[in-house]
Amino acid sequence: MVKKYLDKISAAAALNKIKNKFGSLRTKSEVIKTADAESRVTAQAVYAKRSAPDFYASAMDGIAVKAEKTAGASERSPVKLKVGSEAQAVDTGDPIPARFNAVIKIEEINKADENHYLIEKGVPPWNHIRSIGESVVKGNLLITAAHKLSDYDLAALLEAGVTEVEVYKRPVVTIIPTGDELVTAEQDPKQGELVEFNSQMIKAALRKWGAEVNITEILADQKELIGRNMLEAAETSNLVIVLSGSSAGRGDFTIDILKNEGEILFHGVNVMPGKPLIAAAVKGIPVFGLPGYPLSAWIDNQLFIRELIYSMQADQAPNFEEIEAEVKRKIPSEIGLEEFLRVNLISDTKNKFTAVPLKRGSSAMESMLKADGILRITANKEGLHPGDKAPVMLLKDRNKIKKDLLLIGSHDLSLDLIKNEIKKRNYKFDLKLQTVGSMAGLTALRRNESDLAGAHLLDPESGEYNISYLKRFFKGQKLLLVNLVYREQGLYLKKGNPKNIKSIKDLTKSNINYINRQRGAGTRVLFDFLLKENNIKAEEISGYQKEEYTHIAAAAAVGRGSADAALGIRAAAEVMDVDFLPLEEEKYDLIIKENRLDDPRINKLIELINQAEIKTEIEKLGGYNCQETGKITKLQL
Ligand SMILES: Nc1nc2c(c(=O)[nH]1)N[C@H]1C(S)=C(S)[C@@H](COP(=O)(O)OP(=O)(O)OC[C@H]3O[C@@H](n4cnc5c(N)ncnc54)[C@H](O)[C@@H]3O)O[C@H]1N2
Ligand code: MOO
Repeated sequence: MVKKYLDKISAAAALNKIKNKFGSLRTKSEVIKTADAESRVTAQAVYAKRSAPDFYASAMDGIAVKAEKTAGASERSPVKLKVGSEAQAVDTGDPIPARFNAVIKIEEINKADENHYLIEKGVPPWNHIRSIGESVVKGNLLITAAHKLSDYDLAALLEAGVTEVEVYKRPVVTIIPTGDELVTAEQDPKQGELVEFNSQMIKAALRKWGAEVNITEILADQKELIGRNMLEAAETSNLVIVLSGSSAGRGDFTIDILKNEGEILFHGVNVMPGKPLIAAAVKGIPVFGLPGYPLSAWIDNQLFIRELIYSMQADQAPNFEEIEAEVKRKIPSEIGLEEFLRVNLISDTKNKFTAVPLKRGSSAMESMLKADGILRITANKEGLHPGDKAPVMLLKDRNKIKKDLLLIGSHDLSLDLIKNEIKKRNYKFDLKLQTVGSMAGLTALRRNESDLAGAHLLDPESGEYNISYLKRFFKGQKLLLVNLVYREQGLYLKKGNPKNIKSIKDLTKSNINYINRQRGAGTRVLFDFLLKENNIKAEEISGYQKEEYTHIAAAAAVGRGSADAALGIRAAAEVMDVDFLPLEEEKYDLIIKENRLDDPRINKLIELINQAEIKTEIEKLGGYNCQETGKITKLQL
């Protein structure tokens, strides 16, 4: 019989179990200075201890008078008031002497002489006088219990004489990172070691939600050691998180420990990433076992721990900001699993959002950095089809997302440089990059998933770049082709070229391992062209089937010795410090639909790449020629 991996329950059921068990837990209260209480939650109602102001105060700079004395005053027959007995200079906030009951602004009075003011307009009683308790009134309920204190709450409390408040303590959370393979970020990971960073990610989130967080040392995968630390943490914390080892592998002890020491609420949820979550109660304290993969841990923390951190402080977690977005391609998903996919978003002129999926995988951090949101595919769906809509949890401001430009296409280092310049210059938009290869870029542009594409596709027949592909992809349409760069393509070789590779032909030698680029990448197309030109068959190249997705990754593979050669641009060879054997100069273009020419962001981008300063910076990367950078060709296909 096949061993069942996990006994998973739905996200909603999991959240219910957590709420039922721990929803009424509160931290103890403490009395702290009001001045330090911003964003803390009150444990008791707060009443004003004094009124403010507690005297009649002038609301303006001017003179205090008795209103009745000014009755009937006009320009023609001004009233004359004697300084001292009938009028007295006051500034804003000054107490009003008891004999007066109104203030006249300084700009509304004249002086008749040293001892007299001239009043040309009568004022009613209490004119420009702040009454007693105008701001806060002694004895009034200012703030209820279970209220999160804002900046102006603090101001009102201090004004009302409340210098200390009773608030819920911040929940203390202890995070226990575990794993034999883990080292701290400051250490240099050796072969087989990985950097431990989940604890810091989870800590940062918990602190934002109001918790105080301790992280223990990284513990080895030893049952007794982890068990002891977990029990100790349960004594001193309001919540404990054991990092990784939540699954059911050989070194995964969390479940056994929690079974022995407490009560398991569930092990496994129908969400991906995040399946192997454990929730348990140890001595009445919630203990979670989070999965090791960072994005799994991130999702579980957001979905299942966040609300608890808020409720422990008698507070409510704010709603996630969600929008609905359309997808324009098929996205497979396993039925019975609620899937969370990182996506970029673009919005059209009608403000409708399109979601474009980024790389999947629970440990792909860079795709998280690029994401605008997390698309949710509910458990009852076997994926999405073009035209389907799905909810997207936003990671950025909705209005910001609407302004950004999304480029999908081939990777080039000059794009990173341009993206960075746009940010540094504080333009009103960001340039978002999805580097998936030239062909995938054209497909995305055709589906209206992007604002522009980037491609360097050689037509082996004509020797021309991009045009013949565009004719195929965009027949009958009008496009703009904007040259980005010409760049050198060549072979990445180990430093010193120990295998003495001098040409494409040398790649067929039996001791040479090549690493290719993914299907649809312009560099792959160029490689196939070079093979054909040299009468070499793909089967003759050992490693032809192995793929990397970017120039940098290909150069890195050669650098660390997992391949002897790879084709790519010179700039990446310089970044990864490998040798470079130049073979070709190729053209990299940006492709934009013609109707976007009046889009100010597109214009700004073209204007930017036309600047001499930018061209110089690009050429400094090595292997670039910017002679035609920014040149626009209009195409009717
Ligand atoms: N036979 C099966 N194996 C696995 C399945 C499955 O369905 N069948 N599911 C996979 C899924 S999904 C997940 S998620 C992981 C969760 O496993 P663990 O919680 O036991 O985590 P580890 O195996 O210890 O680590 C996974 C991975 O993450 C790295 N890691 C761990 N802790 C940290 C940390 N604190 N900071 C950064 N990175 C961390 C760790 O080094 C591993 O590379 O199980 C799959 N297995
Ligand atoms: O559940 Mo795992 O968390 O899919 O990556």
